[in-house]
Amino acid sequence: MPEAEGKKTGIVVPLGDLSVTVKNLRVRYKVPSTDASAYKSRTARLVRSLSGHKPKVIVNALTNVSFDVRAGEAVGIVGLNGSGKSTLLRVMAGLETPTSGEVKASTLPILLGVSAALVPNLSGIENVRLGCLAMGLSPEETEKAIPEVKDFVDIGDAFYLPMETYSSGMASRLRFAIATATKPDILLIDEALATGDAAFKSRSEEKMAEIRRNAGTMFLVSHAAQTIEEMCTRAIWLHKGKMIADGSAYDVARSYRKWAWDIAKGKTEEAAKLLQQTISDFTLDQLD
Ligand SMILES: Nc1ncnc2c1ncn2[C@@H]1O[C@H](COP(=O)(O)OP(=O)(O)OP(=O)(O)O)[C@@H](O)[C@H]1O
Repeated sequence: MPEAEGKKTGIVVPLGDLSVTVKNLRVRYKVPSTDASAYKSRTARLVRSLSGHKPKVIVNALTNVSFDVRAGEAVGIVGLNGSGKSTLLRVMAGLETPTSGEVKASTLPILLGVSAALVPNLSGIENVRLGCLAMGLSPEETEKAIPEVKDFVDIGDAFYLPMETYSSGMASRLRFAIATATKPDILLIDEALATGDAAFKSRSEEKMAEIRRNAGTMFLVSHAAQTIEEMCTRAIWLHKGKMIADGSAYDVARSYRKWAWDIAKGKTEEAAKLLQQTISDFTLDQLD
């Protein structure tokens, strides 16, 4: 698997009233490509076709991303597929090393993602135990947390069955319950609510509100602009790895939804205008 280039940053430091600060973050990957035109010369292309060697190309996943977040903020992150949203969360959780720039957080951010590592042949309750221990709870705290997690997951006897028998919605309930069992101060959520049903969605929204009431900070990646509008106070729009908007969740989500809608409907000129306007408003804000 291709690796991001760069050095590991120390993440947890005292930050006063900030809970996360991200400065000039850059992540780029070197990946093998099967696109022959990635080789500049004809000779190189010929050698490649004879040797089967693949050229490496650079993918800029994040470029110069900077922002500060205060305790109690709920920050939505929007952007098309491949715009850098998951990369940003992984770097903030300390799971990936940036090429340059830094992330600092007042406590270790906990990442809740659709692909969070659960062990398929262990039961729900065993995964909860493992997850809680991995996130730093003591064995006693873990046992104490289990009844609340079981109630929250609300999947009946399936809690004692192997995870590999779970539907994607059931697995997503379990992941959410594990990540919130430790009552993290900083919770990063990557599209994890997408597979839950309406009843679970409303319970998880209540749980996130509780985290924020306790001055916790939340980041939520979602393609649904409405979810961002309903659940966040602020939103960041990433486009091709660059930040192009940072403002109230209402304003950013509305612009993003309109732009995505224009693109889907083939209104390319209107979409380009809106994008240009968004970028120039953001650039002016940065200069203030
Ligand atoms: N491990 C990796 N190796 C190489 N390239 C990667 C890797 N992870 C991500 N990328 C590339 O970085 C860019 C950003 O990817 P990322 O997953 O952060 O986007 P995203 O906005 O979360 O997308 P989606 O909405 O589809 O989940 C993409 O071009 C992707 O191909």
